[in-house]
Amino acid sequence: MFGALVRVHGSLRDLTRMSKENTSSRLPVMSKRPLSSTTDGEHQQPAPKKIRKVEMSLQKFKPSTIVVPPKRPRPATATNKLPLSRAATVVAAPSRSDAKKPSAHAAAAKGASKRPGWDLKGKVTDLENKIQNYQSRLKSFNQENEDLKVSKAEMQKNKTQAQEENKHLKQHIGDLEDKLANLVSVKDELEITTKEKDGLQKDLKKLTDENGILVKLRDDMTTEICNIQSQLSVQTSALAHCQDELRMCQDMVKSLQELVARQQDELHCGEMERRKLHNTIQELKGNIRVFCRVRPCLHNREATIPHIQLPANDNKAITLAKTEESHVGRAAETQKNYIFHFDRVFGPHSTQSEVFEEISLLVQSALDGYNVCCFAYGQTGSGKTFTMEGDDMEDMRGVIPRAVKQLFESAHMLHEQGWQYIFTASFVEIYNETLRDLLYKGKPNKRPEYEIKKTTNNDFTVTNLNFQRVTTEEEVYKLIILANQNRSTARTNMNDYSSRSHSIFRLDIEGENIGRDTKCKSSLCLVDLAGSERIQKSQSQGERFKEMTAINSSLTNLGIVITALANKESFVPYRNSKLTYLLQGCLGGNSKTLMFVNISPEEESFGESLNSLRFASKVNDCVIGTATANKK
Ligand SMILES: Nc1ncnc2c1ncn2[C@@H]1O[C@H](COP(=O)(O)OP(=O)(O)OP(=O)(O)O)[C@@H](O)[C@H]1O
Repeated sequence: MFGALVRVHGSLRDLTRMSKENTSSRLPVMSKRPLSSTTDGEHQQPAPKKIRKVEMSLQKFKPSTIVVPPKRPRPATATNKLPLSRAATVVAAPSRSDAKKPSAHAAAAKGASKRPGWDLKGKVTDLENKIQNYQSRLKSFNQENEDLKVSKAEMQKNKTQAQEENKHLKQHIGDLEDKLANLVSVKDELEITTKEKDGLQKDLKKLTDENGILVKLRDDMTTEICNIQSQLSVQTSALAHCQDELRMCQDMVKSLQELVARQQDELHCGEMERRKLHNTIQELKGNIRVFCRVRPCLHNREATIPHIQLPANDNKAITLAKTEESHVGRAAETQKNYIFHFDRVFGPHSTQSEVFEEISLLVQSALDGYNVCCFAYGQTGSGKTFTMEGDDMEDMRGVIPRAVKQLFESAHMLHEQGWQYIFTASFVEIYNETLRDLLYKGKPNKRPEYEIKKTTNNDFTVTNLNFQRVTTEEEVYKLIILANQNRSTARTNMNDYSSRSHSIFRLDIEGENIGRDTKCKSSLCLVDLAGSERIQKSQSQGERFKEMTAINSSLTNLGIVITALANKESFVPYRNSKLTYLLQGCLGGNSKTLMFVNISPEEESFGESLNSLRFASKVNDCVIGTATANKK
């Protein structure tokens, strides 16, 4: 439509130009003044409503920061710009609805139609007016279009700003949501913290209460500490005094220690000297000595023993006196005396302690490092076991318990001088030329075989034997009891509890003085020989006869060995019997030997007693090698 108008406008301009050229004088002069608003009043009426709508719709999206365009239309410029309201009116003009409405052109046309046909000039004027009107409207449209463009640009700008702001707002909202979430979590934490706080407050209360108690306790303690400190200061001064005294005592102890050390040296020298002298005395007494002991009459202790005479002033002689009938008559009865001399003779009233007193010097030698052997020889029932072991009663104790007691006591005393001793006991018997362990505790049928073996240091030992470490006398007594239970005894005509075997108690002694770097090693053998007996007298039969034969055989061999030693024979038949083989070291070697010859007081034992005394006398004449101490 606008194109048609332009075309019309073009044709009208041509027509005007033509009419100007031709009829300019007749045409009325057209005012160039723009149309007043009233001319288009009816077309412009709806426009403000639309503008308001647009403004309202714009305002809906209008950000707070956007500058609101002026509502009132701006005054038209020299270039004939229309206000926005007018522009809206112009924009609304081309709409279909508006087209149906009666327009200004139609009115002009109506006016023109009213002109008479000849009024061409008027018609041209009308047309020119129309054209001008259209032009002004076109200008107005253009202006309005421009304004709209500016407005659109502003709106676009506003929109962009709004979008930007929206974006910022969204971002802000996001931030706020994040903050809100944080706040929610903080709130949760706060709740937890609150609960914890409540718990802590309870704890705090509890602790506060406890603290109150502790504070009270502390106050009490502080008071006590004050008391103790005051006591301490007193004690400190006392301590200082004591320390002074202690220093003095230490000095004294030091000097005493030096004195003790000197005295210990002297004591050690004295001890070694004593051992040397003791040994010299023992050697002078003879390395094999014989003591004779006469048993009292068992059933009548007060009974006299006419055939055994013990000189009152000589405790080393014994006389066996026998009255023999003369072949020529009763008056010619003669008395035959058999006089024997030994190292010591003990009468029937001698006590166990008197007997031991003489042996104790030998026992001391064992502790000094010399081998010592003591054996009891005599007919059955003469008191050998009594002499060696004795009874349970204290004053009836024999050589073995007394020797052990002395050894332990002496070892204890020597401990103060730096000596340490180890005692090992063994108990063996020779029964029917068979070795048996008297300390065996196993089943009888499980007894091992025992054999005599020579050791590297020319000593003799028995294989498979029990060796018991002993430290007290009681331990040794228990071993003696065990040995007695195991020992072969039998009731014989001569003795209710006759020992049917030789028993050998051996105590190995090892001493060491670490400070002096001195060692000694020795053994103490205490032998209770089986009793010799005459076959006819004992009337032994069967097993007893066999035992007696073995006993007599081994004792005979003992006699042979002692005779060979006495005669200084080159060959000594030690191996003839287990007894001599086992006692080889004691009889002919490096040992101090003591033999008890026990005599029965009964007259009917005269022959046996004589034999025993003869045997003992032979031993007494025997000179065995000089014993040397086993020292390192
Ligand atoms: N000196 C003594 N004083 C008192 N009683 C003694 C004395 N000597 C021995 N007896 C007693 O004489 C008895 C026989 O002594 P014992 O058993 O010691 O002899 P034995 O020589 O060992 O005999 P066997 O060789 O047969 O074993 C025992 O009852 C013992 O108590």
